[in-house]
Amino acid sequence: MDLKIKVESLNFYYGAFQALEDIHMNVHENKITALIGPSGCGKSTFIRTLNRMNDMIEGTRVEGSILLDGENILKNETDVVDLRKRVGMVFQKPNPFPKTIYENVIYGPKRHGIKNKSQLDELVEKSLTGAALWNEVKDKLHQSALALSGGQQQRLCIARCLAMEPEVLLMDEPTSALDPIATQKIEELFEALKKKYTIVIVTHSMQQAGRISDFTGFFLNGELLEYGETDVLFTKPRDKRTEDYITGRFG
Ligand SMILES: Nc1ncnc2c1ncn2[C@@H]1O[C@H](COP(=O)(O)OP(=O)(O)OP(=O)(O)O)[C@@H](O)[C@H]1O
Repeated sequence: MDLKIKVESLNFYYGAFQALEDIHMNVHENKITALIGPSGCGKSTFIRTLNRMNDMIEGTRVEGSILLDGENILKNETDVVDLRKRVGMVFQKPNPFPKTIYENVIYGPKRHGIKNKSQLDELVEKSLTGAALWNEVKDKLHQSALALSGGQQQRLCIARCLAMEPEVLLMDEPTSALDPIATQKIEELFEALKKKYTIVIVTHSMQQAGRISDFTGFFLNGELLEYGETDVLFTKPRDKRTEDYITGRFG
């Protein structure tokens, strides 16, 4: 199994508050890694370190290293625009731009200098197909993205990410605002996406983590308490606290 991301001795602070403590994690290529744990334990903070999204928050500080294909992305010289192109992110609430479906998909590539119409058309079809949305929207590409259902909007946000041709997809609770049917569609999509991408997903649903992920990390109070293959973590957790959490006996 190839390693895509190697996190070593990662500490993260919001001002004086330490939100992540000595995290070590190997993220495997073309696998789905789920992050679970109670509210406020640092899952979002952690996933946001992987494409340096926390840089935008004033007063934060990070220590340790995060190797992406062996290169430490935390070093000063990292081009964060390029990093975020390689490591894309989908958020909890679908957040399409108030533009057409077509324009949503080409927004990033256009900003990165792709101007050729046929190239953009091709990218739109490829990205929407990749996000399992093409058939539903191919006849209304120039209508507002805001007219789509929540589930379609979220798949559009995934397509917008795919249009940047990323290597890693970070998803922070991507289905928590969706109904069960839309959630199922996105879960089915993950299976296809992992053939091409490495996926890290934060989820509050243990069932979802169990269904879709290859590896699971259990966070508690800013620490990665347990990490390993999903099947093992869910059936033979090493730590009593992991067991309590996954069996719903926590707290
Ligand atoms: N911008 C911020 N400034 C200060 N503290 C923050 C900030 N964002 C998060 N925190 C704190 O860091 C800790 C971890 O928060 P984080 O959002 O990473 O947890 P989480 O596990 O993703 O929670 P949830 O499941 O509720 O989304 C919490 O104590 C939170 O209050």
